[in-house]
Amino acid sequence: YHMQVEEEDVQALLNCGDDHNIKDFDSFNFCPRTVPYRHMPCYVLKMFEDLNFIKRWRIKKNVLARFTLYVKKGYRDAPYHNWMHAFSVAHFAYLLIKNLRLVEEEHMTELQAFVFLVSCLCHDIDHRGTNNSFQTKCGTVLASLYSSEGSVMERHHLAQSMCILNTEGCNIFETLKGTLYSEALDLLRNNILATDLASHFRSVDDQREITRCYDKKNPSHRKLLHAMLMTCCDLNDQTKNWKVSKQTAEQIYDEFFSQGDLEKSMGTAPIEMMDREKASIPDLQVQFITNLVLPLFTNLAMVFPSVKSIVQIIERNREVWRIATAIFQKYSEKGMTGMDILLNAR
Ligand SMILES: Cc1nc2ccc(C(=O)N[C@]34C[C@H]5C[C@H](C[C@H](C5)C3)C4)cc2n2c(-c3ccccc3Cl)nnc12
Ligand SMILES: [Mg+2]
Ligand SMILES: [Zn+2]
Repeated sequence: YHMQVEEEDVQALLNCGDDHNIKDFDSFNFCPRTVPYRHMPCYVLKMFEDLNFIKRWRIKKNVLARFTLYVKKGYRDAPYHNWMHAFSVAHFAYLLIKNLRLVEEEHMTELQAFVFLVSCLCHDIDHRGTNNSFQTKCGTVLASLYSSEGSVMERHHLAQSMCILNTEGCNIFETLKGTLYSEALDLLRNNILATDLASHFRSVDDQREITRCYDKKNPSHRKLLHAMLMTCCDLNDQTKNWKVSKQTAEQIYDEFFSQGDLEKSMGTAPIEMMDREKASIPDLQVQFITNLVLPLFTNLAMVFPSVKSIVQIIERNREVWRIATAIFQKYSEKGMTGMDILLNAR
């Protein structure tokens, strides 16, 4: 098994030129999922260019192009955890670095910002559309490899990322000398492992603690903030308009319900969130936004006041899900889903 990227694809990507200049690409209102699928690799290069990473780290463009195509190829065609998700997560990291001025305000070193963007691109490589509990419950190969340390999928995404960095002509960290190289790999590891929501939940109390009186010189504050930023990028769909939020929910529950079906076929009962007979998507969305998304972005807004406008968008989306819940309950006995009615009404 070895995934190949054709050299002519690398050349085509190198010549993708800048005839794509989407307006507002660097605004929080921009939805990366509106970028045409075939142009996404070109926009990855554009983000590295725009953040001046290519010059600063003397990255060879053909290496960055080949790396990007291998990462894209490393993603499977899952309903949600696919290349488009990776691209949208990386785009949000680009927005944070640029709009929150993370390097200028000394929240990140230039190296941490560079690895932050790379980590987002790679953070879900080779995801199979099933979560950590499924790996352990069903004793998959990945569980046998990583379940003793936890974060099974995230350790696999990291291993796949290292494989690509070790592939001929793909090592975008090759120009990092001495300790910078090992520091980059440590950052990549911490960032990808931070995207396990279970570890996010474990550190929520500490996150609330540090964001009350944030000290950007304190290494443990910085490490926690970087972990929060990885989770914010992973949840970036919740910061966009209602249509994106609804489309994302459909993709995620498509994956969750397929996992639930798989678990039922293996004789185990799935949790309610993954059982298509029991789950109410609007209810679960309101809970997810209330218990995870809003607290996270509210804490972030304590450190970056400009994030308050994003918190308002998330709150507005939650209101729409609340209305959907009411309609969903009213019409669900008629076999019509409330969300379709809601969208027709809007
Ligand atoms: C909209 C939306 N809803 C989501 C609802 C639920 C969960 C979820 O994994 N819940 C938990 C709930 C407890 C404690 C842990 C471990 C398990 C048991 C499962 C987490 C994720 C959701 N999610 C994500 C997302 C973010 C990071 C990784 C994977 C995913 Cl899918 N991105 N968007 C969404
Ligand atoms: Mg993940
Ligand atoms: Zn993800």
